[in-house]
Amino acid sequence: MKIAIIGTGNLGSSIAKGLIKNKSFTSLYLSDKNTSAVKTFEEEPHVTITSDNAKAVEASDIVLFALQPRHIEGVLKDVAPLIKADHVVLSVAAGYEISRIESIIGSDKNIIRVMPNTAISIGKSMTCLSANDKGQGKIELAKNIFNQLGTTMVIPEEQIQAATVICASGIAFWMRLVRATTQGAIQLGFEAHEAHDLAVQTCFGSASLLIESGRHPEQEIDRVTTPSGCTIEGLNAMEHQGLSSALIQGIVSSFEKINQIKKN
Ligand SMILES: NC(=O)C1=CN([C@@H]2O[C@H](COP(=O)(O)OP(=O)(O)OC[C@H]3O[C@@H](n4cnc5c(N)ncnc54)[C@H](OP(=O)(O)O)[C@@H]3O)[C@@H](O)[C@H]2O)C=CC1
Ligand SMILES: O=C(O)[C@@H]1CCC=N1
Repeated sequence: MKIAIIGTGNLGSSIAKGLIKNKSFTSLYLSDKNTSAVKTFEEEPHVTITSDNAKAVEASDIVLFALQPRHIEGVLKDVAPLIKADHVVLSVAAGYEISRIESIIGSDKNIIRVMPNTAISIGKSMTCLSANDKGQGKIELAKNIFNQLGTTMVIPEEQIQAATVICASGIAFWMRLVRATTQGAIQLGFEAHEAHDLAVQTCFGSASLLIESGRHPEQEIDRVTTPSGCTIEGLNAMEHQGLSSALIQGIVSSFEKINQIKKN
């Protein structure tokens, strides 16, 4: 596969890391105005670092646009004449609908919205996918790429906005929970690095329990909360402070912010 990533910032460079780790390409072009984030990859076999988006598009079959929503339109317009019917165009831009991409490059092109997260750099992304009509024939190709970098779910485009919040922004939400646990551990007397290690491994164990057991979180909670014990005391104190409600409100606020991004 000949892949180009246009925009190698936070997410583009994370995807590049994941692809390079998996060696899942015959050619990988990494294009950015400022290529400093991917300089480390320039010695990698079959990887080309460039600031020439057109060159990256012409040399590739699969073009992934990892640009901010405010930048993607200009770049799409610049390279539109170079995008052929056989190209697979992938976009990760939050709030930037397929219809807007089609209005620039045409609805006769293979277009797939991809919503991964930064865990893609270590092959642990939850990636949601949604294609236009023409792109339906390439959804298995996209699944094959991103299933090597985590797990995938094909959803209607109407749900990509929610997936952005749960899966992409979700990394930051879970990191904040880990940080808060670390702060609590420090307050209870652990050194910062010890607190971090305790919080991270417990978080990893919790997620692994759910993935491997298939059980519901509350089933796992019931296995921890000894009657009149410390766990239920802590959980109820958190809920009295609005823990679950605060998380849900944050998720909804993040979703609503994308509506504003869409208008830009
Ligand atoms: N970060 C995340 O976890 C996720 C991000 N997304 C989406 O991915 C997209 C990128 O986000 P993120 O990686 O965080 O943003 P970044 O700003 O970190 O990366 C975007 C990159 O695009 C570069 N760029 C800007 N204009 C051009 C151009 N004309 N040609 C080539 N490169 C250009 C930027 O360079 P410069 O800095 O010089 O402007 C920057 O390096 C966004 O649309 C976001 O909504 C989706 C899921 C998760
Ligand atoms: O915060 C953002 O807007 C982007 C989309 C999801 C993660 N980062």
